[in-house]
Amino acid sequence: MPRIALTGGIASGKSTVARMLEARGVVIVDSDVLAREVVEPGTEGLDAIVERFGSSVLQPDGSLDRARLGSLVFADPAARADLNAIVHPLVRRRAEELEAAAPAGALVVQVIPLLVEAGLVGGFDHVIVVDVAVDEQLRRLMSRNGYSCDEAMARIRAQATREERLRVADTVIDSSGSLAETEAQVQAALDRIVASTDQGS
Ligand SMILES: CC(C)(COP(=O)(O)OP(=O)(O)OC[C@H]1O[C@@H](n2cnc3c(N)ncnc32)[C@H](O)[C@@H]1O)[C@@H](O)C(=O)NCCC(=O)NCCS
Ligand SMILES: Nc1ncnc2c1ncn2[C@@H]1O[C@H](COP(=O)(O)OP(=O)(O)OP(=O)(O)O)[C@@H](O)[C@H]1O
Repeated sequence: MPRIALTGGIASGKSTVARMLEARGVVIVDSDVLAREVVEPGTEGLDAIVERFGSSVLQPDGSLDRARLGSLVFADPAARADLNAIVHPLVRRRAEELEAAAPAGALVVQVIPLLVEAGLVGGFDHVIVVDVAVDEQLRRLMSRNGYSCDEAMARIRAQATREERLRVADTVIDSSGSLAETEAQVQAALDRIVASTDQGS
């Protein structure tokens, strides 16, 4: 089976596309979900974060205060690099375990928001990029997450550019239209990938 990664900028529609793929029988391994699991209370991940950032990044119940840590790391590249160095190896390890545990013959897609930034492109046979213009990312972040324009831009700037992602894409899904239009592109992409897999086997 080809190793497939799905990436895209923040609020580009990665989770939406992943859900559409899942509904068509694809096994999804989502790094954003794993990045939450590896910092749950009692994990080595959360211990390392508290050691680096202090207990002010915890909520009263001992879980991670994501909004507080987010406002710290998206305002400070060095802090973000430290957080990435703690979380990314834990996420990669878990993602590889889950991919290896998928049923034989299943098509697995790994959702990796920071595929380009982390230099992981070479590990995959096929890269799907969910693409949207920066002004639409901004609109979604401000309306969906309630971020100010500055907060939204800080998150967009913490990532690779749209062009850098498009450069590594084997398949591009344009998520600027309706959900039905995105769904049609997802079906077409899956058909193409399955057809090329069948030819290769
Ligand atoms: C900073 C944190 C606590 C903020 O949590 P929050 O709930 O607000 O955001 P969430 O985790 O849902 O991420 C939403 C999106 O933000 C972007 N993002 C998250 N972390 C980063 C990062 N370190 N650099 C650039 N973009 C990032 C991604 O597009 C991601 O899809 C959290 O994002 C985090 O732990 N980040 C470090 C781990 C990471 O890199 N995760 C993303 C890929 S595995
Ligand atoms: N055509 C479309 N395709 C995908 N998402 C769309 C589309 N139109 C609007 N959206 C909206 O864009 C928003 C972002 O989608 P989603 O949460 O899937 O993005 P994401 O890339 O997973 O976000 P994050 O980077 O924050 O994890 C959602 O509110 C979604 O409904």
